Amino acid sequence: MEYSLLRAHHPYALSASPVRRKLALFGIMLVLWLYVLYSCVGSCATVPSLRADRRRPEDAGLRSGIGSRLVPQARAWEDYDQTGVGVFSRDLNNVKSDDVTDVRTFPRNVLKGNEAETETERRGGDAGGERRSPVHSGGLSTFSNGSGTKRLPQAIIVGVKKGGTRALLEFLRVHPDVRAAGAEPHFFDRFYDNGLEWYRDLMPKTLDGQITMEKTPSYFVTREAPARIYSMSRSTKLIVVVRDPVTRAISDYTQTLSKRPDIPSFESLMFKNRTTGLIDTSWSAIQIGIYAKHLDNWLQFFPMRQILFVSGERLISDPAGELGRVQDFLGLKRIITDKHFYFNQTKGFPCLKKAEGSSKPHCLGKTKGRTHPNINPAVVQRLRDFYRPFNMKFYQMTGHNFGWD
Ligand SMILES: Nc1ncnc2c1ncn2[C@@H]1O[C@H](COP(=O)(O)OS(=O)(=O)O)[C@@H](OP(=O)(O)O)[C@H]1O
Repeated sequence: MEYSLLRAHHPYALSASPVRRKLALFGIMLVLWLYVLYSCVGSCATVPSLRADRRRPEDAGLRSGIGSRLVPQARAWEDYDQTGVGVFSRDLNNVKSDDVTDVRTFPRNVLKGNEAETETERRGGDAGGERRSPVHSGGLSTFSNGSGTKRLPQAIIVGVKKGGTRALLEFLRVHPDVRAAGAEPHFFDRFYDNGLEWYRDLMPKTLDGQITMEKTPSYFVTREAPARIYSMSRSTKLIVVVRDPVTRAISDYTQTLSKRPDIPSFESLMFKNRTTGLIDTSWSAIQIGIYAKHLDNWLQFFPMRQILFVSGERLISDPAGELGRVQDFLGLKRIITDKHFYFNQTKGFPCLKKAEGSSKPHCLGKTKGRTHPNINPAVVQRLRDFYRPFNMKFYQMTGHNFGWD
């Protein structure tokens, strides 16, 4: 016992002791641990800049520093309806589009048989379920594994609901330099708090030179969307498929009717007061079609040259022509031409001779191109009269007459 104590206190004896070895090991581990901690802080510091501000997403990057100087503040839209109403939307449809708008909220078996025309669905991939943030899957901001890299979209189809947005995206993805998220991400209207890394993770992988795209038609009428997209990238290209607002409203109503057959008639929803003919602009089916008002919101952030308006009508009558314009706008080689389309008599719409990644002809599903209910012509005329001044304003703003009047 005495001997061992003596050994322990002798410096040379100590150097050879297991205690000393353990101390040395502990020291090395401490240094390593501090190093790892230091590196992590360095990496993590880059994450907030890639993610949206979760506290006040609508303010992210816009109210301070350079952001506040660069970003113009949104102006209020001048009175645009007969009543001054229109700020709040009586949203029978919940402004949802027909596509699988939020696959994350549906179990996969519910999607089966539905028109789950998403890339991931067709390929049997997993578009649903709780998405893990790439930060937690160890990726931080790098996503380059396998073939390509997940990137934030450089171009977004922001609207309009029932305009023909699915047709445009399906046609565009035939282009070898376009890759698109299948389902509607709804990031800039519903899931903004999830952050940009979450959004990026929804995107397909792209190779250098390929364009990443998505479509969510409700962005066009979401007040915060322009500022949020601007804060992601001020060079984002925006595409809006517009359609005669009267037909669009009826199409919107038809969609709701197909899901809830017990809703009141179009006429009774459209009028605030049937006798005076006052139109209820708080009904989302009506409000979405006041394009000039929504566009004004986008123009507070993006110049007109960064927004392309696609005619929903021409997308049906001359898909190759419209696709030519879109390819030019996106800086793509004109690869999609009239050779890619045929008119399907049964469907009554143009279809693809070969869908992307397939050798088979492809038409859009049965929720696209529904038969609309008959609406009293006098009611339709009243709606036409209502939209006319807004259409004129829209033609003036875009420098293009869409021929709806
Ligand atoms: N090629 C082709 N095939 C089928 N349908 C076509 C096509 N091109 C445009 N359309 C029109 O697209 C309308 C649906 O628009 P969206 O895809 O934007 O709807 S949604 O907002 O995503 O629900 C849909 O509206 P409805 O006819 O009222 O159903 C179609 O008229």
